Amino acid sequence: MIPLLHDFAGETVLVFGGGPVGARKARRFAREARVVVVAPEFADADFGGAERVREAPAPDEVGGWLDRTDPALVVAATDDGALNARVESEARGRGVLVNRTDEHGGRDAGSVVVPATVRDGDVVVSISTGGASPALSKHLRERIESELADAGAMADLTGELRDRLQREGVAPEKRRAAVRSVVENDRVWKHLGEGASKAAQEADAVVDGVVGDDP
Ligand SMILES: C[C@@]1(CC(=O)O)c2cc3[nH]c(cc4nc(cc5[nH]c(cc(n2)[C@H]1CCC(=O)O)[C@@](C)(CC(=O)O)[C@@H]5CCC(=O)O)C(CC(=O)O)=C4CCC(=O)O)c(CCC(=O)O)c3CC(=O)O
Ligand SMILES: NC(=O)C1=CN([C@@H]2O[C@H](COP(=O)(O)OP(=O)(O)OC[C@H]3O[C@@H](n4cnc5c(N)ncnc54)[C@H](O)[C@@H]3O)[C@@H](O)[C@H]2O)C=CC1
Repeated sequence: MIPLLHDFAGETVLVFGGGPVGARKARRFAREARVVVVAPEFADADFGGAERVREAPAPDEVGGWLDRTDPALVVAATDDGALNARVESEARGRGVLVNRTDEHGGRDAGSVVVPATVRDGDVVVSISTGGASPALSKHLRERIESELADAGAMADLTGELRDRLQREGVAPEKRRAAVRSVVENDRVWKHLGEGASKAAQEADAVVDGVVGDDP
């Protein structure tokens, strides 16, 4: 499996199952997508503002749910293996992405795995163990969380910097060297934690040292 980032803005994600797992997946996708969760009962959990529909579809009703909601991704998170299998086959028949939460191997085209994810602003790191050990993914996620502190602010700062250097017509080689010097600079990182403007000043000094007056 190869990790890719998928933009779910404007898309629908359909979740079957309202237990802790359905709730976790609903929260994950609700930050971008419209999420609909179908289940006969819902755990006392945060569903991220997802729409909840209290029903227990039989296997032959699953296709109708896909047709009515037209999802980009379906999550099979019930405790009924036969229902989850039907969710998978109906999704596959329609070319819709599917996440089976009750399996970890034997994947086919269109199968997606939800990785453990750390975010800081626009920076995102995701961890998967190829389905072998979700507990390890979670543990590693907790370990690297602190590593990402201020990475979002660094992405903002250097994003603006590379736009400015491009506008000013600085040669590509020098742009590359300047941006690399900023992301590797400990003083810039230190100031990011204290406020964006001091960090930007420090970054400007680093850039001047690399680019000089000569474009
Ligand atoms: C294949 C996958 C499919 C998918 O869901 O996409 C899958 C499948 C299964 N998980 C199971 C169990 C657990 N899952 C977790 C936790 C997480 N599981 C997540 C993803 C994935 N889980 C995908 C693979 C990811 C990878 O490649 O590593 C995370 C990372 C993302 C998320 O869900 O948000 C999230 C951590 C989020 C975070 O904290 O950052 C814990 C830990 C806990 O609960 O404390 C346990 C108990 C401990 C254990 O068993 O390891 C079982 C057995 C069920 C049973 O025995 O009945 C199956 C089914 C099977 O393995 O057959
Ligand atoms: N991928 C993952 O991260 C993990 C996956 N699992 C797997 O995910 C499954 C769900 O886990 P939990 O949420 O803890 O289980 P749970 O038993 O708490 O919840 C199951 C949910 O499915 C609903 N349901 C049952 N029949 C349904 C139907 N016909 N249509 C719609 N909803 C229906 C139930 O009402 C309930 O809301 C487990 O069976 C297990 O195999 C378990 C732990 C982690």
